[in-house]
Amino acid sequence: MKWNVALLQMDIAFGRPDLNAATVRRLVNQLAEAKQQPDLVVLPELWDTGYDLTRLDEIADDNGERAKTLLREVAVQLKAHVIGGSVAERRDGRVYNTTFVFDREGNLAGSYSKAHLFRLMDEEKYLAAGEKPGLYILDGQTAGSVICYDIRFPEWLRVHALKGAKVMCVPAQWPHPRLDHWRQLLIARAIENQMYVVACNRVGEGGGNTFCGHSMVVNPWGEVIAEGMQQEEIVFAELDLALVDEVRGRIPVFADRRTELYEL
Ligand SMILES: NC(=O)CCC(=O)C(=O)O
Repeated sequence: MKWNVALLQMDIAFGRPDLNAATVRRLVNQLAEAKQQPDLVVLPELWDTGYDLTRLDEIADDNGERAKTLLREVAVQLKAHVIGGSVAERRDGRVYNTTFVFDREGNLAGSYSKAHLFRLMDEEKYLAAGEKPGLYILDGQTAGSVICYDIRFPEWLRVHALKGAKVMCVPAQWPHPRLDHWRQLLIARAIENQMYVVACNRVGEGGGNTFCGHSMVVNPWGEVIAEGMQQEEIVFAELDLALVDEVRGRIPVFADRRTELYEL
């Protein structure tokens, strides 16, 4: 199975869901006219509010309904699976940093709330952490997703790989001066789990940060097969899911794990 992926590397207006929804619609319309139709579309982290966490009372999305409406429309318009970046989802009196995933028919395929909250951007003060992995069956294949800071926790991505993920999507708002960390962590997660890593970062400025862009697609051999610059753009790549099995067959990392040594 081959998937064309498209990463919407966009700027995000601080605390302006209306403007950000318009940006998503504009990029999706651009994508609808592109030569290569995508099978999988990925948005960045907190694409509707940015990190305007002090105004979440006002702007958080109740049960993610605002985002779900837009993301379902995108899936149906493009006939593509949508890994909907993430939004500030108000649920049961708390606010989570949540990814909603829609399949190409517009059905909700699952959701994931960021498990590791990033203190350098005050997430732990305003957000609640998720507790479950993000795993979705799309076209009969298992894809996973985590969010931004989660990539610093190799155990967490390993859990997703062990549960069958062949493609790991990473919506992010990753700022300078840590571009090297971003690139190297994504490549390492792809090599060690022998899976595709499809990471969509934002560009622009907000909350005192300048965001790196450099959305990337890394194949299961650790090769960067697509990478954005630091500007608004749609980053395209083709995934060949058979390569995951081929690489796992070539170096049998999963069969060679010594789990009895890893207990603390
Ligand atoms: N939005 C985030 O989780 C940022 C994570 C980050 O910048 C890092 O260095 O980790």
